[in-house]
Amino acid sequence: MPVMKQMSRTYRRALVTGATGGIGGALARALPVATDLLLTGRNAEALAQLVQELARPGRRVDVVVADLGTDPGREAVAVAAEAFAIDLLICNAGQGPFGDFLDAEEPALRDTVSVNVMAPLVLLHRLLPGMLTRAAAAGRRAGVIVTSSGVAFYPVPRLATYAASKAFSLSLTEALAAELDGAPVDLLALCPTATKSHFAERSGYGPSLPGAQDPAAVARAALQALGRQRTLTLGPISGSVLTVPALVRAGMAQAISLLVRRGDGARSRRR
Ligand SMILES: NC(=O)C1=CN([C@@H]2O[C@H](COP(=O)(O)OP(=O)(O)OC[C@H]3O[C@@H](n4cnc5c(N)ncnc54)[C@H](OP(=O)(O)O)[C@@H]3O)[C@@H](O)[C@H]2O)C=CC1
Ligand SMILES: N[C@@H](C=O)C(=O)O
Repeated sequence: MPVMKQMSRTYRRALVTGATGGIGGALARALPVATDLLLTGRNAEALAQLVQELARPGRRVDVVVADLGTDPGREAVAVAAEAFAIDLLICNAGQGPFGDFLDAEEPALRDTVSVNVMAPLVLLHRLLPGMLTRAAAAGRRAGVIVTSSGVAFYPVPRLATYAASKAFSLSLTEALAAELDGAPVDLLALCPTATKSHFAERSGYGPSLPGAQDPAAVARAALQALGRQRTLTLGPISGSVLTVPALVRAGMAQAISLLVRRGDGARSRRR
């Protein structure tokens, strides 16, 4: 795996959720050795293997075995990440059942929302304040990558709950990027389409997704895009088709943010 050379900046300590999966593992492997890692997932054995693979002299590689679908799991990861003093937050864990909505077991749908919606929401709300404070004090910039999906841009029958959850994470990340414009943080909504990982099998779709791309390429592109753009769409089709709506959405977020700030100013002058 070539070491990342084109990142727009280096980070000292990164939290990677979903590190035991295809894209999360690729992100952890693509980060420079200078970046300490806090890796999380439910699979303790896979986390231990990652520590073996990624530990280097002078590099901290810690793990948190936690279920991000539960409040205690999200709390454990947030507390560990704050103690680790992260400056790069990669909200990547995700899951979702493939199939007709009415045939799905309700707990599986609840898990999808808990992991894909509640976990990024809680981790961003809990960890960004400390990240911003530390970045400002150090004269550096923090970074956030939220792994959404190409399907965040359109509804997907038979992946209805999953795609809706990805629309949430895309919209939240785009809005936060505009809201935090001027703050010492860069945010990236990562929107790949089919990528080689365990996702297809776990979702019940099948052994793999048609035309699935290399997770290492997704990881390298994401780390290269962070700090240079706010949304990255990746994939044989989405790479071009979704680029335009992604730019339109980011522009709308920025324009709305400016209008709201101007409205705030007018309201405060009237008080
Ligand atoms: N593969 C694809 O085609 C695409 C994937 N994505 C997104 O990429 C991200 C990574 O998925 P990908 O690598 O493909 O899939 P994998 O199934 O390979 O990895 C999923 C990761 O999420 C973690 N995870 C799932 N549920 C939980 C949970 N309840 N608590 C803690 N961790 C959990 C898994 O950890 P563990 O098993 O250890 O619990 C694993 O590390 C996801 O957000 C997915 O939605 C987006 C577009 C395309
Ligand atoms: N995980 C994939 C399902 O199709 C995707 O998000 O594209």
